[in-house]
Amino acid sequence: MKLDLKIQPLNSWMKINHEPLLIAGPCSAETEEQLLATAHLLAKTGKVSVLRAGIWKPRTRPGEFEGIGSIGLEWLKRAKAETGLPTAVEVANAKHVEEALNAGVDILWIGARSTVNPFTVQEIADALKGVDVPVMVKNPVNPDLSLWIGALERINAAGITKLAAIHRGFSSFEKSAFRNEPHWDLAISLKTLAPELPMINDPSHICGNRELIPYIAQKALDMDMQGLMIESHIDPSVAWTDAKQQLTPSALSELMDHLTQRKPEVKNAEVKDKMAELRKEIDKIDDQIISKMAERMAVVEKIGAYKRDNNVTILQVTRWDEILHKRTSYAKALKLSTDFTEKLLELMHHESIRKQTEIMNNSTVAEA
Ligand SMILES: C=C(O[C@@H]1C=C(C(=O)O)C=C[C@H]1O)C(=O)O
Repeated sequence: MKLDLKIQPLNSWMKINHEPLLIAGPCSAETEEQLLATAHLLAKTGKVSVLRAGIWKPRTRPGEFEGIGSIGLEWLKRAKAETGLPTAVEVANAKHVEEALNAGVDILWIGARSTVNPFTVQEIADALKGVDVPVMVKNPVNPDLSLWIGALERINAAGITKLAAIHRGFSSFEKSAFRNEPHWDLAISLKTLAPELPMINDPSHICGNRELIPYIAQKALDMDMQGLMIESHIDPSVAWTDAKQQLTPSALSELMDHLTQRKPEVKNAEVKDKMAELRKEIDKIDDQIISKMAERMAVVEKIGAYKRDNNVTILQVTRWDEILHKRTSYAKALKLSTDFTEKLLELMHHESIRKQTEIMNNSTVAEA
């Protein structure tokens, strides 16, 4: 099922100066000098299409720098006038929306800590009614696709059709190399449900450190995302927020030079033919997998009926353990990853148990 969003194509409302689309700027506007100097260097690279800056910063704990506030909007106005770059800021309530719009900010975005709260998103949506401004919605802090979709729907229902999603990664209890787990599966699900919705990747917040940014930025482009939002500061070592993940404008420019932009559509006829041939092979194998799965489930149904008629439990841990071991070592020998095999088997086991539960609860005696 597809989402029912009314969306204008990205290139109808965003002037893209250089491919891929790059939204860049400091995590926080700190001083007028810092913002203007960064903006000028970014504009000079010729690779930036939008200048971003945090004006109001949602911080985890009190006592940290919470953003420069409204005065920063004046600096942004000046940066825009001097560089010609449109501007983008995060808004977290109706007052932010009003102030940002009054200051002529071109694009608003909703942060992860706001997307998580439908009350906040609705307050922002209500403040946007009757306004024609592009809005980008970051994924919620926690890996919950429905919250992300819900926020996009609320903003869209307020009449905002210049809409985009921002993939900035998700909090996790697990120790990880990333500040926020990418969970590409969730971003891919959203792209599948709303193919017309532009998606921007935010490697800065996924990585939390400069070193990982090139890997995530390239992966985002390979996942057919429409652009990147990357934090850039004239001198990251003295940044008031997110010092470890910001890049200097020249490091950012170099990063962009090293990214490979790939297109989803294939133009070369020979490549197209070869891909069609391989896809035919994949189609055939997929049909075989599905029909084998159906065969397996038919046997599972028979076992289920025997268990019901002979009072045997559905779950058989020893048998399942044996299957897990045998299949994963066989799969490993065939160069399949253990993680993939375990997930596949787990899914199959759940379905097998669901089928047998259905049969267990059905009083009809099994056919011989
Ligand atoms: C099919 C059975 O029931 C359950 C499902 C299994 C399966 O799908 O292979 C294995 C063990 C049981 O937990 C069985 O007991 O063999």
